[in-house]
Amino acid sequence: MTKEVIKVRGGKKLTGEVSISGAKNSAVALIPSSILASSGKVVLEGLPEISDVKTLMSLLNDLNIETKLNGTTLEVDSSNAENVPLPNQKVQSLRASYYMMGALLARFKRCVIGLPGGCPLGPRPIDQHIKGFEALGVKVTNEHGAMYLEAENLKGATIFFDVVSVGATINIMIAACMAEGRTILENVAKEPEIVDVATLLNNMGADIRGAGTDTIKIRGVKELTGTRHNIIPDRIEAGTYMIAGAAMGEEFTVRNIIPTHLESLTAKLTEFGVDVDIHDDYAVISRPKSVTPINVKTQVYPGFATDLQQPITPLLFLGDQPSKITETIYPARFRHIDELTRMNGKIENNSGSAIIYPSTLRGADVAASDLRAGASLLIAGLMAEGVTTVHNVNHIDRGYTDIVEKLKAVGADIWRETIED
Ligand SMILES: CC(=O)N[C@H]1[C@@H](OP(=O)(O)OP(=O)(O)OC[C@H]2O[C@@H](n3ccc(=O)[nH]c3=O)[C@H](O)[C@@H]2O)O[C@H](CO)[C@@H](O)[C@@H]1O
Ligand SMILES: C=C(OP(=O)(O)O)C(=O)O
Repeated sequence: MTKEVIKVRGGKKLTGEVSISGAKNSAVALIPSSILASSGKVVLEGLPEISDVKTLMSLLNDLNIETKLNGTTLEVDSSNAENVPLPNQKVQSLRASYYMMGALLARFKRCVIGLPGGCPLGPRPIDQHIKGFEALGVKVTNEHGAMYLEAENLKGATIFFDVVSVGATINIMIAACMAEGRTILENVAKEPEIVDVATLLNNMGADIRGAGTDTIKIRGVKELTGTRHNIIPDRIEAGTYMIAGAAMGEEFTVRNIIPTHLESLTAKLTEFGVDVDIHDDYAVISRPKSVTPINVKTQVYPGFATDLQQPITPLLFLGDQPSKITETIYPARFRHIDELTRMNGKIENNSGSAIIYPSTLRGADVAASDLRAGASLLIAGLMAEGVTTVHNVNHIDRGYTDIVEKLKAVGADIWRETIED
């Protein structure tokens, strides 16, 4: 058996420009949303080239939905969609398969689907999704691992979420588009991807107001149709490259960003001593001459994104004082720490927080436990003396378009290799 690894020889400066692709966490909700168009094509432009997009296309094909991908543009024709139970293996290979529930409920008022997978970050319940569906009149049962969701009719309701959840907000917003009457969602998440999905759905004919605030109001409509939509840039991919630039950059430019989506990261990088020059849709970053230790605490948007917590960890080895990370969204999201320790990183893991001590990283064989752990190890590899070999690259390919090619183009010594397993 063979497998692919990514190898990186550290110590090279990053210079030149990298361009950010479309947002993974938008794409994975926009694609299921296209199921709601009973006529006309939904054309999604600027999609990231990642395996999560391919898996969702394949799930759509299982529902007799036609998909045509041309570069980064996807055409979806859902006019002949058929509601069949979805195969478990595909559903479990990503988190966002949970959006098939909201989309199929809106279109067919029923669906049969397994529980979603995604990055192992500790417990990732979907109780708030189920609470929302039940409030809309859906009967939810779990039989031998398959979720059965069915309703006579979806009826608008007022739902106050117990937890601020990106997935539950989007899922119930999708389902409520075609519910009878008015739905009010309170205590919702405000991430930019939620606004992007609401924009697509509104352009398809939905009536959604308030996305991006903590209350969303939806008036149900009878029908949604095709439209064209240009996806927002990926703020987590952008943040990953900005952190790589903070570690190893010299006038390193990150293009195609929306700077307001990155304010909490920019503020932390600046506080750490990094030279970040923000322009309309790009940022120029150089490695700091001296650093001040920082405290990073993950929070819901617009706070510091949990998805950037793992990537920023290796940066904090720079300097001569320890920094601290507190993870409030997924307190167990620290599986990158053991691997960074293999690279000579000194970190104390105190359930829910980590102290990162000044360290000189050295190349080692390490394994990505999840997507952003993979990004974290690649950044560590860029900083380290010698060669780092990152295993389990399938996690990285779920969420980063051409990461090896993009880094190589800005000066990194990085390559993929097929090795014996
Ligand atoms: C595909 C996608 O968009 N994934 C993102 C999404 O994941 P995901 O949608 O799974 O994350 P949520 O925002 O739902 O989770 C936030 C918190 O709420 C909890 N929770 C969530 C739902 C629920 O029904 N019950 C519950 O208790 C979770 O365990 C977690 O502690 O938002 C996360 C938080 O920004 C990001 O890390 C992921 O990259
Ligand atoms: C946790 C993530 O993804 P997912 O929710 O798709 O597992 C992520 O993008 O960092």
